[in-house]
Amino acid sequence: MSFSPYNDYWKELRKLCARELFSAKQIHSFQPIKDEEIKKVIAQISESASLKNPVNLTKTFLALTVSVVCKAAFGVSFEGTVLSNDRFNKLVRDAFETLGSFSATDFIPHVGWIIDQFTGLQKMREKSVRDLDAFYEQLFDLHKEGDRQGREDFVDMLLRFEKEGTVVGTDNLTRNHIKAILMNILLGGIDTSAITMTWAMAELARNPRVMKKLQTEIRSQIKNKERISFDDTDQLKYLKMVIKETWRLHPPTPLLLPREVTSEFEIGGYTIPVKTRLHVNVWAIGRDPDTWKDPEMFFPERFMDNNIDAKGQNFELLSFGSGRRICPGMYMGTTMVEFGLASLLYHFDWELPEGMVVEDVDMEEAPGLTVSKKSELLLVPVKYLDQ
Ligand code: HEM
Repeated sequence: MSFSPYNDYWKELRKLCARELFSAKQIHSFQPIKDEEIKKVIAQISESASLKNPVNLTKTFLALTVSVVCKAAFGVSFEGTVLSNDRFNKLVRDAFETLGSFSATDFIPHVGWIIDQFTGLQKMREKSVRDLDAFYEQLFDLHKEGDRQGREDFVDMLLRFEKEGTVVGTDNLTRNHIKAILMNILLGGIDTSAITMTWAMAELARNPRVMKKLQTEIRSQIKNKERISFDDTDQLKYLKMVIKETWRLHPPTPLLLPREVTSEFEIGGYTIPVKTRLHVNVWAIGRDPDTWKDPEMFFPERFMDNNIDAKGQNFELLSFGSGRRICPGMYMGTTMVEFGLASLLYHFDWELPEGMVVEDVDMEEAPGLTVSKKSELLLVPVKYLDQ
């Protein structure tokens, strides 16, 4: 994937987004959106439970994160518009497939573009960018002055900055910059949380002991409360371990974002020249037997007696990356995943579809910039009656 240099302009933009979208205060203010969206999800799952029908959790988690991120970040709901959830999901999927796939242009100077033309990648990318552009334009139309009431959302704010000629770093904020910011949020924010929740549920389905222990923790914390709050999820220590263990084995972005070497250095006897493109293999680090005991085993208790977390300081667990490009949506993503999993595990027990045994849960990965579970996860919900 082509990437832009990380200059002062982007540094300032990151700061702006961190303040206006990713701060703990902002994220807590999105809680009513999450409550509303999870309510709909639970109602849908309850219906499946009463019919003993399996639920497609891959789709459920994606729809949940699409709704929450779009309402929180873009201030719009896509239901009932031309950008209905299904079309929107396809848009994001296509963008990931084409923008995240191997590009000869990036690796073979001067002639790589010919290969990309030949394989059709260039055409697919152009289509993806056109579709995304149409989406942003529609988003701007929905934000036209006077059309909307209520508080200023993130898109309103960016459009206001553009209009006021606000300078970020050294340049004015332009419409193209706004589109780039929205693209980052769209591609960085939606898939990653949904992928984490899907892998977590797949691992729980394969590990009934862990599922039971986790549900006992969640149910004794939530009891009969109508809503699951931040304070509740904050108390769920075992849930946090389950999520870390999921990220260790299934980091949603296994090679992080590419880096470019700015000054020559040596590592393991190799000299790495300037301008080399580097990928950090977080997936391999998470399964390294020199670091982790029984690395292939899903065992959340391994995090019980240590302070390893995924905030970029412990290099054994780099699911959000590290350094200057570390994921700015880390808190938003973590709270989303905690809330989604706690809600579904509180309200329902989960069984394998008839005829399936634990060994049948397919854990094959789909290749891409983000790595999701290849086959969709189907589990049968059973309503938890003690509520
Ligand atoms: C479980 C959830 C998430 C995971 C595992 C995750 C993971 C990552 C990773 C690994 C990177 C690259 C970091 C690096 O190379 O050092 C990244 C970047 C990024 N993430 Fe996340 N992310 C998550 C949620 C979110 C959310 C909710 C948002 C926003 C709504 C978001 C927005 C971004 C953006 C904008 C970048 C690019 C930052 C830059 O270019 O400097 N992420 N994320």
